[in-house]
Amino acid sequence: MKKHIVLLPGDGIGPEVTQAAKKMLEAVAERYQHTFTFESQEIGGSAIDSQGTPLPEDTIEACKKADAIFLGAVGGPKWDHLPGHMRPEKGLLGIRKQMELFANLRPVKAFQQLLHASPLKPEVVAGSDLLIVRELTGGLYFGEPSERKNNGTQVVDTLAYQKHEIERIVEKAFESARVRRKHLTSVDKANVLESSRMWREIVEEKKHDYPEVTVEHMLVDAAAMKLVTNPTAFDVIVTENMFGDILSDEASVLTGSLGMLPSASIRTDGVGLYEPVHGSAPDIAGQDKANPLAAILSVAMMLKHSFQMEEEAEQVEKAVADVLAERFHTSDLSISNGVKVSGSVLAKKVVEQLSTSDTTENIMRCYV
Ligand SMILES: NC(=O)c1ccc[n+]([C@@H]2O[C@H](COP(=O)([O-])OP(=O)(O)OC[C@H]3O[C@@H](n4cnc5c(N)ncnc54)[C@H](O)[C@@H]3O)[C@@H](O)[C@H]2O)c1
Ligand SMILES: CC(C)[C@H](C(=O)O)[C@@H](O)C(=O)O
Repeated sequence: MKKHIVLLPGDGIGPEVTQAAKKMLEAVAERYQHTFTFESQEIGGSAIDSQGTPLPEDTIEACKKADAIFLGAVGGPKWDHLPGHMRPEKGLLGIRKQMELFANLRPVKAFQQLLHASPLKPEVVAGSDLLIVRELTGGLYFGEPSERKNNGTQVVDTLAYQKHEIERIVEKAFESARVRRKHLTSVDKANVLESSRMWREIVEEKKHDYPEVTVEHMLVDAAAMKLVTNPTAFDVIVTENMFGDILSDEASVLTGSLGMLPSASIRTDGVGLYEPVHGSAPDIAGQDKANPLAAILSVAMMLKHSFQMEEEAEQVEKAVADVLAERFHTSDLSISNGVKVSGSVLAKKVVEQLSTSDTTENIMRCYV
């Protein structure tokens, strides 16, 4: 199969993890006789530095023509003084919006090998396997007005949703729940926010189309608590943009590190942008310490969701599990008697594992 992939390395550790993702895609292409072509484009702070904008037109055009997009990370202290519309993060928000990538899938699975890497008790983490379906192109991050007023004495951000925007993400979440363990938790703040009350009504309407899925509503504050005290109670979580942003970083604790969490930002036709959940990690950028596994697992999501390459995706996940089973890890993960290596060495080991592994082994043993 021929596929054209646009790479958006971005800032901080973004280029380091994008390099790992590219090497994995090249290894998949070689092993399975696909032809993947690559094109790099600028986004975020690096684009501000070279082109004066966080989202250049060339980047948008290239992304619109691509079969899939991979993004490393954007942002960093160098650009923190810039006004809101000029910040690196605007580049990421902008490309998600331009491409209408309204559904952000964030799977949170605890690898067996990392049960003790989480600061939570192993018996709490064991069996965690949930999917956060985050609305990605509406809500507070896009609402207008968003400004300071009255000589800087007042500030306003706007949380706005069109009904169809809530309907499509809720449908996506039901579809996901239907092929998983058939339980959907809709997370909101309906005791306070009008937008949440409308969200809840739409979930109640839609549930009649999915009678096999059980539905519960949970307030976001309670959900934050339950995620770390009883994570196995969740299957699919659907929630609005900002709640999903915050809850997914929290949920990464179950996996041992934020550097383990992949994501897919997609729309209904399968076009997608694949991005690790973590940011540009300025504290470790340029030191070859970045955990590449979130990026590599995001490649697995690209293979599955945009290219329908199920076997290839499973083998990438298996290669990650096998390398963790050999106790190799980066410094963000703590594994007893582990072998701490740099980000590039860990990526190389996973790529080699993919290239040489026995594809007939059952991959379901990978996860807790
Ligand atoms: N998708 C994105 O591009 C994205 C996501 C989140 C934050 N950001 C941006 O990143 C910048 C830094 O934000 P932050 O520090 O709050 O969040 P962050 O995710 O960059 O880092 C949080 C902590 O996790 C660690 N970490 C993150 N990824 C890691 C990895 N792969 N391996 C090992 N450790 C890892 C970091 O070292 C840091 O201690 C900000 O400018 C923010 O806006 C971008
Ligand atoms: C950098 C920022 C715009 C982004 C978001 O909030 O969506 C990030 O936090 C994420 O989770 O991908």
